[in-house]
Amino acid sequence: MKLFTQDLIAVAQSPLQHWLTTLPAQLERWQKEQQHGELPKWLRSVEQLPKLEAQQVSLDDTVTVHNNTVNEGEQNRIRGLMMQLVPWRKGPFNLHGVHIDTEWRSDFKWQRVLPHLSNTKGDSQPLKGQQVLDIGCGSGYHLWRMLEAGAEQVWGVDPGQLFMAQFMAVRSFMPPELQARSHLFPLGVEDLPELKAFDTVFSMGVLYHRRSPIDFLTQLRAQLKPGGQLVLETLVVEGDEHTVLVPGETYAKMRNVWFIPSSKALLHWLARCGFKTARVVDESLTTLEEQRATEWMQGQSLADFLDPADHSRTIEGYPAPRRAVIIAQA
Ligand SMILES: Nc1ncnc2c1ncn2[C@@H]1O[C@H](C[S@+](CC[C@H]([NH3+])C(=O)[O-])CC(=O)[O-])[C@@H](O)[C@H]1O
Repeated sequence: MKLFTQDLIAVAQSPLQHWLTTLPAQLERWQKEQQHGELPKWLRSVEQLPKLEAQQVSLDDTVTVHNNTVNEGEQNRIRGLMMQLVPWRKGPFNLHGVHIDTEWRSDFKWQRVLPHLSNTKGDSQPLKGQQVLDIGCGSGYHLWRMLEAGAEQVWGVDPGQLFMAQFMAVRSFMPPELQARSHLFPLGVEDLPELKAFDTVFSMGVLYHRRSPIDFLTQLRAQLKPGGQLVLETLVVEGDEHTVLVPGETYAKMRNVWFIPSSKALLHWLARCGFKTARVVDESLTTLEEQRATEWMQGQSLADFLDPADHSRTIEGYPAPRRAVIIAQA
């Protein structure tokens, strides 16, 4: 439990205190029964990272921490230990001069989302003072961007334990004030009780992994305060409100893809789940600049998932990945 002690104290001091009725027991069970065999190794890499004061911090497109006295030996050590945590999918980060060029330029997604947050268009801090939840947060890249956008506390949940180790590695470089405001628990959306406590809930890139999208949307709504804001990002296809693609065994070589609705169908589902004023704020095709193999993710990436002769199709012949951002009120 030591792993989460500070985070649980933060829960106790936040408007999310009622989470403590389930969370500590869940984390304890997780630690006894569900730990990944490699997790101790990953966490050892995190512990061995040099402790350098964060003199400059920028939670901008490349999330950056810097200390003017860092030397080459320390940089090599950071690079080597961060390489123990590959594949790095969501970023980019620059940690004391070590640039982690992740598979995804997650900043592209944030640029599609940020201008549309809350009703205060043009406000550089649209999440000011908010309690923000990011369901399926991966390495936590967007959690840092949410802090930049003014969030008081950011809470990520993601069952991926390598991603949790990556988050802990990045957080270890942050100044204490930011460490105390950023949290990630190794849970799935299905592990969350109905907290009804967050001002904004993000869930980006998760809906198509869920077998039951209506249950998923209901679970998202149950996390929001009345009137709270949902930011949903997911794969979509072109079509009317009755269009939904349920692919065969794989979609773009991913095995766990279930429902890819049209944006119109998704708006309909959201209305059926009790969301108000749902609107599509962006719809774009994923480009080869946004998702590609790098030194930090040397496996296959989007270029390998598309039909080599026709990039408007996946290798299976489905429409190529197109993603929508939808904002709705609980
Ligand atoms: N049951 C679950 N509950 C919560 N998360 C889950 C679950 N199952 C899988 N995940 C997590 O959802 C994330 C999806 S990735 C989007 C990352 C980021 N949001 C992004 O928008 O860049 C997109 C993709 O891999 O296709 C992964 O980190 C999973 O571990």
